[in-house]
Amino acid sequence: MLQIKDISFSYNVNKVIELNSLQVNLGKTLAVIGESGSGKSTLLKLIYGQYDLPKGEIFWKDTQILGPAFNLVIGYDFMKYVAQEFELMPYITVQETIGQYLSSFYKEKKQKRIEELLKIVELTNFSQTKIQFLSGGQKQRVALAKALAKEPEILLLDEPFSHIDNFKKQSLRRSLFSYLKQKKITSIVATHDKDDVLGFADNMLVLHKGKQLDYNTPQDLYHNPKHPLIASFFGEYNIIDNKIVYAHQIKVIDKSELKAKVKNSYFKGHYFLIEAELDEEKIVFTSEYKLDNERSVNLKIKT
Ligand SMILES: Nc1ncnc2c1ncn2[C@@H]1O[C@H](COP(=O)(O)OP(=O)(O)OP(=O)(O)O)[C@@H](O)[C@H]1O
Repeated sequence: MLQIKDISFSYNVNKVIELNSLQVNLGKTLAVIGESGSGKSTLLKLIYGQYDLPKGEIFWKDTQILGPAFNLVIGYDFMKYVAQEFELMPYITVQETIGQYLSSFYKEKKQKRIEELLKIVELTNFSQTKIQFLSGGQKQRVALAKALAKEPEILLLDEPFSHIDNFKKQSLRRSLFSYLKQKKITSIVATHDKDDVLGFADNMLVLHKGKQLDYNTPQDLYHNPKHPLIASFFGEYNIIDNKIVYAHQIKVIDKSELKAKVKNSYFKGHYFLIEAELDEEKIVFTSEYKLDNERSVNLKIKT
């Protein structure tokens, strides 16, 4: 398992990461969420061994992860890291890139492995294309396949689908995470996107200014968000009587004491997001139908 014990780290004067303890068991997926600048990437880099830790320890199984002061080459064979800015050589093909670190001794085995990886990232038709001719999203998929090539024990992913269009994202997510589960590869995913978490992550670490704001399963954090930051990750929400209420937890009914005036309706696909005024405060809720502006509605909160 991955174990983080009492670490703290800063680039200059300000502390960027301060975590007491964190554990990720074998084969599990941990999602790290938090606002921009909360320290998600820095945490991944510390786990990778990119920086020396002034305080605390990180272990993968029995191996202590050490930084550049102790290692001439950053990183360990059992761990791969796909950064936000992935660097690929432009003049070689997708196939050559993915196979870069695979042994050429057993040619057939190598080819089979490359084909398997191309299938996972849905790039089979691009195997002979040079990297320079790929889109940003396609390059990101090549970087993922390259990181998986030698089957790491632990995979660190920083916004792994950020360059990939929605059309591809859904199926790619499913095929990547089911591959990781099947191979029992432990993964840590830094993300802004709830769809990277729901249905895939076993646990979630919420970072705020480098510290743990919460840690739990996605289900628990979704149903009991203790902080607006957590609710905002999952969707539109209101604070009513000091409680967090998601937009979908408010419904229009025939009669109630809770009366609001509709200000705007936004088409969201299978529902409308309605902006309204309740006691001179703005609230948001969902409705199956578009509601006319200035219409008065009776609301019920279903928590
Ligand atoms: N190389 C660096 N030198 C100095 N400060 C840095 C460096 N990298 C990051 N920081 C600072 O550390 C803090 C955490 O940055 P980090 O990139 O870890 O956040 P993040 O949560 O991953 O953000 P994002 O979601 O925008 O990627 C930020 O205040 C950032 O400005």
